This record gives sequence, structure tokens and C-alpha cells, in this order.
Amino acid sequence: MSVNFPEETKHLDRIIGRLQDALNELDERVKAYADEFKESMKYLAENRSGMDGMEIFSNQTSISQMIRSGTHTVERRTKIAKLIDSPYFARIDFKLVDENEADPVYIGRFSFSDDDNNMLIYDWRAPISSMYYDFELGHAFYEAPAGVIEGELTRKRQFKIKNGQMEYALESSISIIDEVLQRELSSNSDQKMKNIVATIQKEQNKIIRNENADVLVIQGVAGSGKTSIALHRIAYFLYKYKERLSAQNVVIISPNKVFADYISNVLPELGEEPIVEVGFEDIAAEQLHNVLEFERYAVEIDRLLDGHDQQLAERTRFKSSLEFLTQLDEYLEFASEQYFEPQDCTFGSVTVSKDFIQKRYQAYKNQPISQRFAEITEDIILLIKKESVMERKIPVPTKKAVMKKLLSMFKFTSTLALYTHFFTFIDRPEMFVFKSKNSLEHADVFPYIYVKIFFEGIEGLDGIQHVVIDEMQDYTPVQYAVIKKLYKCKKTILGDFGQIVNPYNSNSLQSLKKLFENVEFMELNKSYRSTYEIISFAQRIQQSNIAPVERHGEEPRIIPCDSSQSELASIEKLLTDFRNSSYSSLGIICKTNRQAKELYDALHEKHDVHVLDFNSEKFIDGITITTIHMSKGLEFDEVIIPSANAERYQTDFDRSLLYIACTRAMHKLTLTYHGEITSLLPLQG
Ligand SMILES: Nc1ncnc2c1ncn2[C@@H]1O[C@H](COP(=O)(O)OP(=O)(O)OP(=O)(O)O)[C@@H](O)[C@H]1O
Repeated sequence: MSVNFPEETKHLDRIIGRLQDALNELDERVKAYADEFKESMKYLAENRSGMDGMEIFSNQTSISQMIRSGTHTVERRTKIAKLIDSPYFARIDFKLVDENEADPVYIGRFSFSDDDNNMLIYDWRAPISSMYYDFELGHAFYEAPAGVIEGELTRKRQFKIKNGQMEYALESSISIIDEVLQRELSSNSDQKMKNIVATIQKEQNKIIRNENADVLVIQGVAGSGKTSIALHRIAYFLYKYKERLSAQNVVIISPNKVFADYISNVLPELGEEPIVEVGFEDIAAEQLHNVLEFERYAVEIDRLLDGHDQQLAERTRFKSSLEFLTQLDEYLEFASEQYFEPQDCTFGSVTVSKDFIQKRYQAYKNQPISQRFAEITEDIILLIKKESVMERKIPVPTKKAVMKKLLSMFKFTSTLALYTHFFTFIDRPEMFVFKSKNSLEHADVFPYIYVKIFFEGIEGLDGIQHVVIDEMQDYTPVQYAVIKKLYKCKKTILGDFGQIVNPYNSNSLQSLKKLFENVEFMELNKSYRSTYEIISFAQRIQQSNIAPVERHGEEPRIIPCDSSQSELASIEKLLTDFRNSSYSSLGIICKTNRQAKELYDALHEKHDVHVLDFNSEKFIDGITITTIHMSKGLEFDEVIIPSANAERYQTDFDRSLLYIACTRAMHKLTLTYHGEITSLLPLQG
């Protein structure tokens, strides 16, 4: 229920006035810093020759300090400018247990206080703001640093303020949150993912503010807000632990560059620096740099989807199982115990016994093999030095010479030899083939890196304090095992095991549970992206426990066509309708890259369409032709799924692909086909 609150309009005017004053003052300060900086640089340049070292140092220090303060002021200014556009989105009135009057608390993207330190706007991440997400009117509490604060919420209002103007204000009742949410969800898609601070739901807020879990795994249905929540969770941590955590300490592992670009605005919108985004292939490229090549996933997946190379499929399936990791661990344990055969070593007149070497080898058990050898080398050199002092002058060997001797006592001298031998060890030599000379198949990349860590070690990324992994269902247990070694920090892992896009990936939520210690699981079943009709349709393709939000729209359509030409004509008609609609994005989602390419060739002369593939870097509005793989994590106002015929979509795995494609649509969904319709689709009523 939209209400006119004259007092809220007045309050808004007052706050905007204050913000404007603050902005003017910050503008002056920025200008003063810039002038002072210019002056100091000029002074230093002109007088440097006459200064001693101490003077130069002190000048440079004060310039550095000036830059830091100036940067901080510019950041503050950026936030205030954003607040002037939209200062807050909610108000709660909270009455403490022992008090008679409730105090209003306005909540916005960032905090803002007046000169006397009165908080005029609270940051959405502040402890007191959590009550807005967690409680309806009545008893409420929040956790302050000093302990739990209890009281009563006597009022809850929501606002939409844009360009400094109140677009609407709503008085809370239990259903009000839904009304604002409905408005937000009904709007058209954006080129980039938006922040959702004004409408975070209670179950989502719980995940955002969960601080206990070392590893938090979020299994959420399509469109349940997992990615949004993971980013808001990072924003929350950056706020709460600002003294010791900054954006440089956080990494997100995302499926591809387009997705990374798509989500890149959320943190800056929330006033935080963007975080580093990498893909598993970037990690692989870094680890294999100058050693081995490997086949890109994008290339391999088309071969897998074609279904012609059954042996490749078998190798991929095997290497993505938890059992494979278990066998690999057993092999490495065995290699550690059995493949090192110490021998007596003589250096000049000193002989180091094999018992000594074996004992030292055992002492460094938890380290990579070459690290163990480096440690033993130090021990041997120390031993010889001691002998040298006590007995007689003995020449001390170089570290390199000792290392070489130790390495020769190990059965394999390279990671690759150790890795490939594994397949003989488990009696399945057919499970390893080189893609081409010096090039690994995709499925071997992470097992190889895992063995490399065991043999050569890895430089852990110590500066990283939090890792987010999106689309968790696409990765294998070995990939997680590598991540565990690489990033020894807290993790937020999210995805949906109902959306597996590699038919030969045999990973599961159960396997994931076994891979981590102190892991907490949270589930999200409500879907916010698509209309009720689209979700009901998708659910008839693949049953899941997805609960649609009550937002209604057109029924999805299935358009039968007589021939490929008439199917193309139907698609063209849909494109024209889209151009005349208010929607801004349309995705034509194909099963394979080849199908997408053919469709592009048929359409691009007459229509303004673009292709999104594994080489793309950006998500852009308009008409996009892409594959189900690439569309994961993305959303479109409207989706067309062409060739929904029996030949293209027939297996249970195809069912899952169709489900993913349908759930990319926010408002409108159409499927076209000619020939026989796929039996995976629900019958049209
Ligand atoms: N609380 C919310 N308020 C407003 N919009 C929301 C909320 N939660 C989710 N959404 C919207 O729902 C859509 C889906 O969110 P998101 O992409 O984060 O979901 P997901 O679970 O990662 O989806 P998928 O697994 O299908 O890729 C986005 O448009 C997001 O803005």
C-alpha cells in the first residue's frame, strides 16, 4: 500500500540538505588536497638538490600521507554523492525494553552522521539494521558488540528514493516486504547484476551474516539469489572487519569472464572495491605455465555433448568422482612410503647413513616431497659442518649436489611421471591419454596439479582471507582438494546440484560434504528471478523443490513449426516483438556452440544479434545468442529456446539442460521446434 507521508518528504528534504552540505565541504577538501599536493610536488622538485636525505624523506612522507587522506576523502565524497541520489530505503522505529519512546532508524547503503556524531543514516550492515530484515512489528533484538539489545519494533517503513525524489513510501504490514519485492522483481533486467539491500529476505540475511562457518555451502535453486547473497556477504565482511580485511584479501572463482563482468558492479554499488575474480582455468594456467598445455573446457565440453567420444566421457566421469580422489590419495600415501629408497651417501670422507636420511624423511612427513628433500639437505649439511668442526676440515658439499642425490633415491623425478604412473598403479592405464604432445586433457589438469602439490609443493596464497566459489556443482572433488591447499582460509561455496551442465560430472552435494571440515550447509528454495508461470513450467520439466515467488506473467509458449525455415521465421517474429516491447534483454539459448553459431549465421544480417561464447568478456543488453553453458548464472527478460525437438533433447541430462535454460527467463519464455517435439516438455494445457 503506497502512502503519502508528508513528514517523510520533509525528513528527506532535510537529509538531502545535510548531504549536500557535506558534499560541498568534501568538494572543498578534495580541492584543497589537490592544491596542496601540487604545491608540495613543485616545492620538492625545485628544492630537492639543496635538501639532505632526511629532508627529502620527510617531504615524501608528508606527500604520501596527503595522497592517503585525499583518496579517503574522494571515497567518502563518492559515497555521499550516491546517498544524495538515494539516501535510505527503510526506516524502523525501535523502542528499548526500559524506554517509553521509540527512536527512528533510517537505513541506507552507507552510514551518514552529522557533526555531533548523531547517526542520520545507518549502514545496512550495522548490527541495528539487521532487525529490518529479521523482524516484523513487535519484539525484536540485535547483537551489538556489547551484547544482545532487546526491545520492540513499533514501525517499519520502506521507501524508493531515486534522484533525490521519493518515488513511493510504504507502511509495513506483514505482506509489505512482498509488495516492494514484487516491484523490484517486475522491473526489467540490467546489463549488470544489481544490489538487493532494500529487499534482502530473512533466510538470505541469515546467510549474509553467518560468521561462524569456516566453509559455508549454499545449495540454492535457480534464481534463489545465491550469487547476490555471496556478494552481499562479502560486503558485510568488508564492513564488519574493515580493520583487517580489504577487497584485495577476497577472491571469487567464477565460471567465465562474462559472468565475472556481469556481477562486477555489485560491490562498487555497495561502496566497496571490486574483488579479484579468477576462473579455474586461470588457476590451471598459472600452475602449468611453461610446463604443460591443456585443453580448454569450452572445447572439450562440445566434444562431450556430442556424445561421440565415449572413452573421453568415461575418463571424464571417472576423474570427477570422489572415489578417484580417494584412490589418488591412497596412491600418494603409498608413493610417500614406498617410492623413496634411502641409501648411504658419501660426501668426501663423511658417510651419511640411510637410517639418518630415512628418519629425517619421516620427520618431514607432512611436507611436499621436494620440500622434505630440501630440509634433509639442510640437515646433512649441518651434520657435515659439525663433523668438520669436531674432527678435521671436511669440504662441505653444495645444496644442489645433496638435493640431486636425494632426488635420485625417489622412484620418479617429475610430477608428470609420478602422475601417469598412478593409472598403472590402479590397473587402469586406459584412463590416461595425452590430448596431444605435451598437452593434457581437461580432466587431467587438476589431478596433475594435485600431484604437483604433493611432489613439488605450492605457494599458498597467504594474503587471501576469503574465497567465494560460484557454480559449485561444476567442479570436481580434486578441484576442491586443490583449492583447499591453495587457499587456507574461509570459504563461501554456492551453487545448485540441480544445474549440472557437464553430463559426465559425477560430483554431488554428498561428496562436497565429505571434502571439508567445519562445513555448514544452508539451503534456499525460493526463486526470485522468474514469474510463477515460468517456474511452474520449468518444474514440470524437472521436478525440484523450487518455490516460486508470487509474481505472475505470461504462460510460456511452445511454438510448433513445419520446417526449419518456418522455425526461423517464428524466431524472427519473436525478435520483432521483442524490439517493440519494453524489455531490454533477450537470450536465445542453444544446446551447443555449433547450434548457436548456425543460428547467428542465419539471423545476423537482418537482426542486431550478438553471440556470447567462451571467448566473450562482457554481458550486453539486446539480443544474445548463446549456449546453456554460457548462460549459467545470467538472466534475460525474455528467453527463446530453439530446436526443442526430440532429437536434440532426449536424455535425462538434456532435461537438466532444458531446466537451466528455462530458468534464465525473468518475464517471458518461448520454445520453438520443428519435427517431433521433445518428450521432456510438459504438455500444453
Ligand atoms: N531479496 C531479493 N530482492 C530482490 N531481488 C532478488 C532478491 N533475491 C534475488 N533477487 C533477484 O533474483 C535474481 C536471481 O538472483 P541470483 O542470480 O543471485 O540467483 P542465483 O541463485 O545465483 O541463480 P542461478 O543459480 O539461477 O544462477 C536476480 O535478479 C536478483 O537480483
